[in-house]
This record gives sequence, structure tokens and C-alpha cells, in this order.
Amino acid sequence: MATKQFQAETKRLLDIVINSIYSNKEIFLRELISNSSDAIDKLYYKSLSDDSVTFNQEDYYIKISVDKENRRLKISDTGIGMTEEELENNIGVIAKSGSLDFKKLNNLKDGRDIIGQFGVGFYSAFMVADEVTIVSKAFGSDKAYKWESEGIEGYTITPCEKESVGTDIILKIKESTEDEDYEKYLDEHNLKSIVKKYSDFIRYPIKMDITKSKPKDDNEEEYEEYTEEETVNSRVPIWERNKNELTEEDYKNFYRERQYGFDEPVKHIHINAEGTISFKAVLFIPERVPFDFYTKEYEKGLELYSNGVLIMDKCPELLPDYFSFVKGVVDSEDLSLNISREMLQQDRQVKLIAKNIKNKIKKELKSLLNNDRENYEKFFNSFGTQLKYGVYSDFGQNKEVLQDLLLFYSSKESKLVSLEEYVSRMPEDQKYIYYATGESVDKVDKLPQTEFVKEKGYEILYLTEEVDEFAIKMMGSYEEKEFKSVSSKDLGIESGEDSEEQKESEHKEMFGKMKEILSDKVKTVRASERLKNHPVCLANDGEISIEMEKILSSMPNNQNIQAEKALEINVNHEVFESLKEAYEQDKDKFKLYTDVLYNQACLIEGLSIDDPVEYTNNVCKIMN
Ligand SMILES: Nc1ncnc2c1ncn2[C@@H]1O[C@H](COP(=O)(O)OP(=O)(O)OP(=O)(O)O)[C@@H](O)[C@H]1O
Repeated sequence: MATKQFQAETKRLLDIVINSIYSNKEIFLRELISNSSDAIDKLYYKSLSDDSVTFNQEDYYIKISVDKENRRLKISDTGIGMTEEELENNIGVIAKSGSLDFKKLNNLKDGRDIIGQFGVGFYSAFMVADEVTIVSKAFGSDKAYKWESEGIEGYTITPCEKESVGTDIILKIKESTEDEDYEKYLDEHNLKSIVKKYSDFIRYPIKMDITKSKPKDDNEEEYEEYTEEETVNSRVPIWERNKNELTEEDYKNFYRERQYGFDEPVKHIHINAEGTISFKAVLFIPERVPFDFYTKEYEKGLELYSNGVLIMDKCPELLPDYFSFVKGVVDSEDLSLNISREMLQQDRQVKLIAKNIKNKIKKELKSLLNNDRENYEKFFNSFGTQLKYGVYSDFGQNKEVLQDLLLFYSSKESKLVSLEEYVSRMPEDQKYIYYATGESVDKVDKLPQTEFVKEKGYEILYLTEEVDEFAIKMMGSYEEKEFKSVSSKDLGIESGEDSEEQKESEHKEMFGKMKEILSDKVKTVRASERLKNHPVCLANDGEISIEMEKILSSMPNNQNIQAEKALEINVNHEVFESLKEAYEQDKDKFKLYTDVLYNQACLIEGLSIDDPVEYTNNVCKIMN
């Protein structure tokens, strides 16, 4: 039988398909299974318009079998099959998709959507096989044909015998080379995992004979091998199923099966969107932080499917960074795929899906916060930091999306509260949202700077994470209420006592002298309005707080950014009397007191002191 030559363009394309289109050889199996699934779909569609065709779901399946000895891998289906002419036109001519023609001819838009469209997938078989045989019998025909090819040189078509309608694709798997292991395409367990990875949600059963072992007769010691036919794909993906029929357990099982995490998700989100772009998605909010989450190695993204076929393991464009903890899967028929189905041709559709997903996640997190506080707090303890970074990064452009999802520890409630809750219970005369920063709730709670605001009965948010104050500054305000640090110069609270200026002017000279002693360590020394029981504290007058200075100076590119510090003295404290006395009578003692008070203020603030030895010596001198 004369070998027919491929057309010249076909030869060139064949070369490209075999060598360049796909980054991963195992994808050939996905392509052949998709073709089989399309072939069965075509029969299904035929049954819709032709009364003589009956479609019993049980009769349709795809079978994968391996003959290791002869290096043969066979993919069989009970689909529509191909006539001699179709073998010639659809297989013999590359980039000619019989499936696309079928789709156009039958005006199919949805439902069982045919996967093939480019007319190249079949040739990916030549990435792993040096010989491919197709044996096919078309529906409605009593003749079968065999198409054979060793690749680029051409193909033959001959009549043959085949009992039932459908197609067998038989690959002679290449011999392994030093660089490439082809044995894995003859290994049933590996083949099974490739099917699970790419074709798990093909709607027809994909069957395989799986080797198992069992104890030999009565002898429990000896085992014998046997094969059993198994359906290896899950078939109906969870996102295609009706939400009302699914239980919480079903979603949890899916989360486990897909290995999204070892924890249990705090929430699942099932989306069935129709509109400009239709897609389905099942997303999860995990409870616990993956071990690599806060490292560079962590890759965000959702699994992306088109018509139940996996396109991308992790599509990063589907999630904003601040929601990078979300796991799950998206399936859309409306994607423009590139020819290898490993990428998308344009990202307009992905952008639309991503926007929809972002809004949905936000809405669902908000509802978790309002309706299931316990679980929200579990989530927030794991991923709150990520949300706060989200507020701060990209010049604050996402603060509107995220601000209602933030929680901070409250001085009044002694638990985490939202900004909405804080503002809703602000007394009428309270102008600002107050916050205090420090390493831990305990430490912040003891800060002298908080005394006055607390005494006034106002709530203070305790910011204990590095990112907190940066996020707060980026927000600037919430519902038109500005954020105010309890250490900032003007607290916006009437004290009812002598004003700061009055106290200041009384002791102006002495404070001036203290500033002279401390030189550029502080910007100013003044009487404090905020202190009640403590003698001294540091306040900050500029935009950069002392906490921010600490963080910035610990960064690798430390640019020596300093907070404008003010040393505040409590003029109502008994220590102030001693200070005043020293100022009037003993200049050395006055210098000593000034140093000690300044260093104490630094210690309270968690700042390291310049010369700890001198400081302890000074304390000892006072004790003498
Ligand atoms: N198992 C099969 N049964 C029936 N027809 C088949 C089978 N495999 C391939 N075909 C026919 O051969 C054509 C070419 O297949 P090929 O895999 O190269 O491209 P495709 O599936 O149309 O598109 P894509 O490259 O997007 O997968 C198909 O469109 C279909 O008409």
C-alpha cells in the first residue's frame, strides 16, 4: 500500500507540534482523551436531532490499556468514529479540526461543549510514539479503516476489521534515551495519575485495567496479582453540581483530594456566574497558613479548567496578592486558549473573571466576619497580615476593598474589633480613631501614652504587627474619622487643665536646658498632657512614628529615617519636683536626672539606649 505524503504545510506543522508547541510531553494523553470525549459528545448531539439514534450513557466510555511487552498504549472510545474520508481529511491534514466544523455545523454553544478546535492535538502523540495507528469504524457504517503513520514521512489508510463503532488509537511508545524516560508512558500508575491530573472531569468514564494483589487462596502469606477494571476519573466536577445537593463534607473532601491543605477550610465559595463571561468556581478560605506562605517560594493561583480539562495548575492572574491564600478551581467555556492549551491567548476574560472573584471573596469574608466571628478570627489570625499588606501596598489603591476586613485588638473590649465596630460606638465628642503601637498587647497596654485617652473613656486600637501602622497611615481615615496615634503631639482632646502652652511657658527655661543637655536626641522637651501616673514618655511630632523608625532601621536598606521625638514630662508627678529642685540648685544633678528620665522614656518605648553602662551608673548615683 502506497504511503500518502502529508501536505508540505502539514509536514512543517507536524514538526512544530512534535518539537515546540507543548512544554510537557505527558499532555498527549490529555489530547487523545479529549478527542475521544468529543467523539462521544458528537454521538450524543446526533441523538438529539436524529430519532433513530439512542444514547444510553452507560454504553459510552474511554478505555486505556497497556501492553508493556510490545510497548503499546491504546486509547479506545465508543464514540462516533471516522470514515475513510474523515481519516483522510481530519487526521491526514493537520490544523483541520473536524470537531470545530461539527461545532459550527451544529451551532453548539453550550452544554456538552466540544473541546477540540485547533486540529493539532492528535499529533502530540508523536512526542512519545514513533508509530501511531488508528482503527476506526464510523457510526452508520459497516466498514472499518486503519490509519498508520510513523510521523513526518506520511501515512497509509487501509480497510480493516473492527466489531463495534468507535476508535482505537494505538501508540508504539518510543525507546527511552539518556535524556528522556518513555517507560513512564507504559506504567499504569503513572498513566492513571496523568489522567487524574488533566482529565479527571471528562464526563465519560475513563477505564483502566489496574494491577492489584490479593492473598493466594487460603494462604495469607503469599500474594498473587490480578487485574481489575477501574474508572479512574471523578467525572462530574464539584463545580458543575448543584449547590443544594452538596454537603459541607463534599466540599471538605474536595479540598482534601485536591491537596489544597492539611487543614479544614473555614469557608467555601461556590460561584456560578453568567453574564459577559460565564464561569464556575469553587474556592476555599483555608484556616491555617501553609508553611511556605510568607516566603518567596509560595505561588498563588487557582486551577484553571476549560470544559473540565485542566489548562493551568496555578493561574496567578485570577487572584490579587492580598487574597493569595485562596485555593480552588475555576472552569470557563469562554476562554480563548492558545494552541497548546497551556496558556491563554488574551487575558481580557481572565481579568473579568478575576474581578468577579475578587468581589465575591470580599463579600464572603465580610459575611463570615458578621455571621461567624469565631471562624473569621481563625482566618484572620492566619492571613490578617496579608490583608494589611494589601492595604499598604500598591499605594493604597486597594484600601477600600480591604479596610472592612481588618481587625485590631481593642483596649476597651479586650478582643479583636473591626473599624466599623469601633466607629459605631465612638462617643459624639471623640474626633479621632486612637491607636497605640508596640510589640505586644501587654506591652502596649502598659504604655504611659495611653493613660490620658483611656481616662477619657475612649477606645484605643493596639497595633502590634510591623505592617499595622503603615497600613493605618495609608488609610489615613475610616468613615471620615482620622486615625491618631496616642503618642502624637495633638490628641484633639480638651484636658480641662492648664493648656500645654501655659505649662510650657511656666517651665520654658528649664525645658530649654533639658533640650540642650539631650541635644539632637529629641526635638523638644515639653510638659505632657497625656501622662497621668508616669513621670515621662516620648511622643512623636512628625509623620514617622517611633515604631516606624524601629522597623525602618531594621531593614536591610536602612536609610536612617528618624522619628521627630519629643520628651514629655508629667509636671504633676512628684519626680518633677525633684527635677525642678535640681534645676534650681544643682546643675550636675539636673543633668543626671535629665539623662535618666530620657533613657527611661526610651526603655518604655522599646528603644535601645545609647549607653546602657552609663545609664546604670547614673541610676546607681541617684541611689547613693
Ligand atoms: N477518537 C476520535 N474519534 C473521532 N474523531 C477523532 C478522534 N480523534 C480525532 N478525531 C478527529 O480528528 C480531528 C483532529 O483531531 P486533533 O486532536 O488533531 O484536533 P482537534 O481535537 O480538532 O483540535 P485541538 O487541537 O484543539 O485538540 C478532530 O477534530 C476529529 O474530527
